[in-house]
Amino acid sequence: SVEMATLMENEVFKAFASYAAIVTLKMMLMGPVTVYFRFTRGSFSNEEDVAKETNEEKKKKMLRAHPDVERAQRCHHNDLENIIPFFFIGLLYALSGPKLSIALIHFRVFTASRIFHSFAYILAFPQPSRALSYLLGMLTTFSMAFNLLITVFVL
Ligand SMILES: N[C@@H](CCC(=O)N[C@@H](CS)C(=O)NCC(=O)O)C(=O)O
Repeated sequence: SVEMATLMENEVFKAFASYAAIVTLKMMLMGPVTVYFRFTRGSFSNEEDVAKETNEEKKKKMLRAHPDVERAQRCHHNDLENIIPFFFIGLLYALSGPKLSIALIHFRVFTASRIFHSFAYILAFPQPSRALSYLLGMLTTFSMAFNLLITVFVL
């Protein structure tokens, strides 16, 4: 539509769309990462997933949880807790008319911190690396929320 095309001519909105797509795809990638660990570690969670295995003893082992699979799931879960809020706050912030340079700092810092967080989680970097990347992402979203609210606050 004309409105959508006009919005996509807005530099801040284009930047938001770009970084939002990157972090959403990064989050979606945690699914395939979990599948990779399921197959390489031989750890499944449903009876039908191991139906081909005829040896009952092996079947039982394949239905046991594996720490690497659970780690990938926690990483995916943490992305949901942080990237969904970034999407909603970031969208509203982008529409509130911020300066492009300031908006870009927010989008880039958030994206970099979440990419780092995934590496820190999956590869088990020593703490506080993961905690700090989580905190930085969180602060970025809070800063966008604060800027949004001081611009558009109506109760
Ligand atoms: N739901 C999170 C809330 C706090 C949080 O997100 N902490 C960061 C930095 S320590 C984290 O990576 N938590 C690990 C996780 O969510 O599995 C938790 O249970 O830890």
